[in-house]
Amino acid sequence: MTSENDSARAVQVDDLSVDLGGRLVLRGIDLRIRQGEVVAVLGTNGSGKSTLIKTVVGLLPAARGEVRLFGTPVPRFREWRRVGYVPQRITAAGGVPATVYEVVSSGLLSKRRMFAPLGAAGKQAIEDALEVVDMADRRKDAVAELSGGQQQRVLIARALVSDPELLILDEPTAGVDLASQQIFADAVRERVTRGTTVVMVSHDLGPMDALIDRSVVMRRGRVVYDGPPHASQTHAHVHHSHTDDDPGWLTS
Ligand SMILES: Nc1ncnc2c1ncn2[C@@H]1O[C@H](COP(=O)(O)OP(=O)(O)OP(=O)(O)O)[C@@H](O)[C@H]1O
Repeated sequence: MTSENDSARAVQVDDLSVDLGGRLVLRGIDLRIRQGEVVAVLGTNGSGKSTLIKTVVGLLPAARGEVRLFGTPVPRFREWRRVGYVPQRITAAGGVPATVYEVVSSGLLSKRRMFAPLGAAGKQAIEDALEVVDMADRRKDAVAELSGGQQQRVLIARALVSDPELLILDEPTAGVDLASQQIFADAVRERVTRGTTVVMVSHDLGPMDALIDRSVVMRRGRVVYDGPPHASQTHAHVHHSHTDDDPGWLTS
């Protein structure tokens, strides 16, 4: 199965199905994302975008099929510092009295080395990431005391701090004001020019739109379009009229 090209692919999803609560939420997804690509994952509410993203970062198990990151199956993948992930919401910090600084610094800690001391380079990286999202003056504040958009900016800083090769973003700028979206888009653009791969779920790409070079449109747990971004909406609509095999769940 393994070829010499596998590690050149940042993300490889083969025949992936995911079962949540007895319901097949993803069905037979195939997706290959080369290093350096900037991919938007689009689709209606409930189409499976977050489920796909969570499975790619190892938060949900596959019922069938496989996900590989940089050629390694996710259950065996250990190089999490190569991956920056911004979840849809800050649920990870719920009830935990973490400060802005602590949450951002957690982006530098691999899952295996939670208590490794930070060096000067790490501290500088945290300062830089805080500056990018304009939260440096709030570093000592509890994340729970921030507004939703401010919390999202902290999560963005956490994902950027390790300067990952692969950024996986689930509606990263939902609730974030336009000026901050622009700052974030600029930060991502700068990384893309250095070869960073980006996979981003979004309903409203905003300033990120210009960065996208490929769209993947999901509908009812399947990929219904994968190609150039500007044709994606039309194509998804056309394809929808042919999804007669859908069992009917999720029909609004
Ligand atoms: N824990 C769960 N148990 C059962 N079903 C779930 C669970 N989490 C999500 N689902 C279902 O899986 C489907 C896909 O959800 P998902 O969050 O992946 O959609 P999405 O495309 O990200 O939607 P949105 O645009 O609203 O964020 C939905 O029908 C949802 O109800």
